[in-house]
Amino acid sequence: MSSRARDVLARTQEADGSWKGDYGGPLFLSPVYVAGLYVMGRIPDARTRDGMLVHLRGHQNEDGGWGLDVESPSLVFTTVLNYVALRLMGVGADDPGLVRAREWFLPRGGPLGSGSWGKFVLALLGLYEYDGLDPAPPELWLLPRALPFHPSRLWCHCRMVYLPMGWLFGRRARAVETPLLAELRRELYPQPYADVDWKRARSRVAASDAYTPRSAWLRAVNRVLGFYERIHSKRLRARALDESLALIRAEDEATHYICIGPINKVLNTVVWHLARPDGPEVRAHLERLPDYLQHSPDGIKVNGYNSSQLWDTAFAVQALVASGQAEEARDTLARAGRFLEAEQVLEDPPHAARFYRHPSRGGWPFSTRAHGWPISDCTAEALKACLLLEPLGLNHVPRERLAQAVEFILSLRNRDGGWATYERQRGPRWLERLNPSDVFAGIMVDTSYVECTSACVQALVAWRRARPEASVGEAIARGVDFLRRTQRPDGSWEGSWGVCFSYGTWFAVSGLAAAGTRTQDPALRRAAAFLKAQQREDGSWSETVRSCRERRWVDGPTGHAVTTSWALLSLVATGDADSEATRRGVAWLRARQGADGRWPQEPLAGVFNRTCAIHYDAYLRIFPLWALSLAGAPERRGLPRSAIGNEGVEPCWSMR
Ligand SMILES: CC(C)=CCC[C@@H](C)[C@H]1CC[C@@]2(C)[C@@H]3CC[C@H]4C(C)(C)[C@@H](O)CC[C@@]45C[C@@]35CC[C@]12C
Repeated sequence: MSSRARDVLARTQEADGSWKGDYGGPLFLSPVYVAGLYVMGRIPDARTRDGMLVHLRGHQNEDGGWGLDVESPSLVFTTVLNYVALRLMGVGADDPGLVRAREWFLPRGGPLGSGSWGKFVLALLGLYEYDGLDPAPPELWLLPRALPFHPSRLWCHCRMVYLPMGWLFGRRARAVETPLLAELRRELYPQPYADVDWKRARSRVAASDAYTPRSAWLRAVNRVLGFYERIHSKRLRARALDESLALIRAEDEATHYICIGPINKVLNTVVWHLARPDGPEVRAHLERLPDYLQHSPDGIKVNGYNSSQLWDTAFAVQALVASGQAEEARDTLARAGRFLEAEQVLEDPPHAARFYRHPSRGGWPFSTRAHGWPISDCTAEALKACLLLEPLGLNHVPRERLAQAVEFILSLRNRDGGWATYERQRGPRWLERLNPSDVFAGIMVDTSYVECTSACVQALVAWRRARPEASVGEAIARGVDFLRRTQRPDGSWEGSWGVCFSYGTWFAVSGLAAAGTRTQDPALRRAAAFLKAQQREDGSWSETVRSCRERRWVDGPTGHAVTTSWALLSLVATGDADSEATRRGVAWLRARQGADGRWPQEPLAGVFNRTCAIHYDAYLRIFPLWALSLAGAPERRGLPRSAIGNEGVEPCWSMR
């Protein structure tokens, strides 16, 4: 069983030692890409266009709209943007799919009902007026850095999207008019374009798009900014645009023009197209645009990142080592070890403090070194993987660089004892009330997450085991404390980057167990009871992205191999490996495996900002193997879990 799963994993490894696959799912990325190209007077090449058409047509919902992701109900934001993208790629307005789309979005106000990012992209295309946008003045970057709402305090993904948006807003950037754009202005709105009340349009959002309601605070801020916009000084605006451009340049250079994500990648490219048409920056950007394109059986799409390679590779190593077949997988592990070595970030971003960057030396990113933005938990999982490879003689990362990774992790500790994603928490939690996105939650502040905290705790425990002289005890203890504090009364933990309570709980109990928490500990007992209560009749577990949106466990219609694996790995960590629940879960997982060693495709297991699902291509090859290795093979677990003592003692389920 697990040897077939191991072979599948080995066979799907890339030549560079990584696992690389589809990181699609969101349906707002491709249309932003197409729109950005159009603003620059370009369209995708014929092959990309055809692939994108397949993808977008294939994911139109029954009702005629498009969801935030390939599984979500329709939103105006994504429906209007995908409609426009199809039109810009040559599909006629009389196309039956587009007729159905109009029937869906026109009664909802067309662009007027869209979440704010959709309105912004349409404004760039000249399909919406800037007067209908809430202001995003670039002058905010000139405010004193110490202010709690200075943009540098925003979560890096959010600030990197609003940075070029501010520049484009400040310039009222708009595509050159074409006959097609004039047609679109007639198609998109239920009323004549000239009759739209743009001031009123600012605050209008269709119910489908209003996940995060606009708070009274946000409305007040928008009024103040609106007033400023009317009286702003041209000189100050010019300074603010210069400052924004300097920050954009710093982001581009630090990421080798990949950028932190696909949205700021496109927006930064458009900025340079307007700031220095045909300049070297535009060329450098265009060269790296394909990094985001994914060719998959369901067409061509824009990935959510420039890949999830590092993350998947770190997990694949851990699963293979846990399988007890490290010798059989030696070549695979050796290649993976070399990939981990090659992708560690070895330098800080140039002038890090000037450009509001946290030092990055020693960290690992989610994708590749060139991306340049290391993350706490990616560093932790990569470090864990390297330390597992060490006794096998397959770790290629020198000692001092492993120590730098630990330094990087320690440098990211938050005051609450936990870890956030890319940076220490910079802004107060109340900034979240100013979230203007409508469709996402939790985008404003990088706060501590259970996943990041657990991964860092586990890595520090592994580090101390390998280097007993390391002084990381306090960080571990405070991390454990954070994990304990964030357990919900029902015994679960809410995940933020995977679906959802099964994911969060797996991380939390793994962190607690790694730190030596006894199996009788009430936190672990409550977690086990929670998971057992969610198990289905057939022995599986199933959880859908609605769990994240509704913040309560929501089952899917059938069991999921990935959810079941997280639940089983959790039960091993809580000391329930020999329970009836584990036995039934293992039986279900085994029965579900195909003759080819794979598990059938299932709903998306990744998520971000509580609303948008995202596909982790390798999870179905990694987690069932890992879970069967630990939960399905008692001899792999070593000592009975109850024999484990307190913090710092090697937990029985960690494999050498
Ligand atoms: C700015 C917005 C709202 C949209 C753009 C999408 C990005 C925010 C997200 C797309 C990929 C994410 C989810 C990215 C992926 C890896 C995770 C993680 C698994 C390492 C996690 O543990 C920590 C957070 C992640 C970095 C992620 C953040 C959000 C995305 C970039």
